[in-house]
Amino acid sequence: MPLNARVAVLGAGSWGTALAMVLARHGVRTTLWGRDTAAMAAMAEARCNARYLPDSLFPDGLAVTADLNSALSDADDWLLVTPSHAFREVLEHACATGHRPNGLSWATKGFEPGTGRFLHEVAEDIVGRYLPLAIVTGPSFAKEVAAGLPTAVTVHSEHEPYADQVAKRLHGPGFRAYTGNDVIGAELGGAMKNVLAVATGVADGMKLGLNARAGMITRGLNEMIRVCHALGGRPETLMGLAGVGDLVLTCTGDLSRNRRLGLALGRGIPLSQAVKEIGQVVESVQTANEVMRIAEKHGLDLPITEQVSRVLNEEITPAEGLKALLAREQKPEYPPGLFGS
Ligand SMILES: NC(=O)C1=CN([C@@H]2O[C@H](COP(=O)(O)OP(=O)(O)OC[C@H]3O[C@@H](n4cnc5c(N)ncnc54)[C@H](OP(=O)(O)O)[C@@H]3O)[C@@H](O)[C@H]2O)C=CC1
Ligand SMILES: O=C(CO)COP(=O)(O)O
Repeated sequence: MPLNARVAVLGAGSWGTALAMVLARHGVRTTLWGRDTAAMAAMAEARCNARYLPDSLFPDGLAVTADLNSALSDADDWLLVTPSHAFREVLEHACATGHRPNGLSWATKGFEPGTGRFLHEVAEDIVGRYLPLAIVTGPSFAKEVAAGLPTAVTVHSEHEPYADQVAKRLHGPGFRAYTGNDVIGAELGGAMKNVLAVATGVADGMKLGLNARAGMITRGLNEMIRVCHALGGRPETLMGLAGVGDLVLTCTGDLSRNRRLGLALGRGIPLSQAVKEIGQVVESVQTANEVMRIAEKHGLDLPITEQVSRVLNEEITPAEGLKALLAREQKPEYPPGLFGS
């Protein structure tokens, strides 16, 4: 796969648009596909995604279309950036065009809703085991990326040359792309941090203080590491951009939709109203249930994730969730054997 490959970015929300802009800024021939014909025509005309990133103009050379077949017809590489609930559907539609890429990457953060399966497993179901797959993840608010502010992400693939190619295309002035080969750890970090951002947002919304915020982030990281260990990912991946980096960004940055959902819930705003006011994808609403599905399967105790899931399912109030967390028994910080000791 040549570095001067043509890339089709599938999903024209805030993150798909921002990544397409990064690629085009770096001279990669890029086509951004979105499902809304009128919105894509307006983007082509205004050279801007007025709904999701109104302050940033498209670089020259970025093509936009609502025609999936034409987006894929000359694309060597596909980068999927839909919400997780649309991942399977969009990838199936893309494959149904009859076109095939040389590699498939995605920047979606979440699991397949209803099954708790990783997106790399869903991708393998659809495209088979032999196409190189990669995940692009890390601390990266679309608005800042579109504005050209410095950002670092990481690209993980079992096929290391592919991770390298995807990263090299994204890498450029102001946008650093590292590589790794721990797909499970990288996917898990990006998905779980959204749930933990809700927990931290709730704590901040309830004005529990800075100690509570730091405690929530750190104990949340501990939950991530325990799930990663159980699933065969590498805990050190979570010490990097895919874990701590994204966790800190999303738990503390008010650009995060997941954090804003938590803030609203902590202030007593009903879930449906909070989600409506955010008006964009809030992955934690589904991801919390999927992490709990994984926890049950592997016999894991994930108290913060569990309380977030119960709040998001409207079984308990944030105050009840907090009470349950604070009533837990005293214990060692790390369960025996987590880091091999
Ligand atoms: N925004 C960010 O800063 C970052 C987001 N991410 C992840 O990227 C993924 C996408 O999020 P983001 O771009 O922010 O979301 P947005 O809410 O900004 O946009 C979602 C986009 O997905 C489209 N979409 C929804 N359902 C479908 C479908 N069935 N078929 C095709 N397109 C569909 C929407 O189309 P329409 O407008 O027509 O509804 C819209 O263009 C999420 O997993 C998120 O966690 C990761 C890193 C950063
Ligand atoms: O994943 C993100 C930043 O890395 C975006 O977070 P939100 O989906 O919470 O806005």
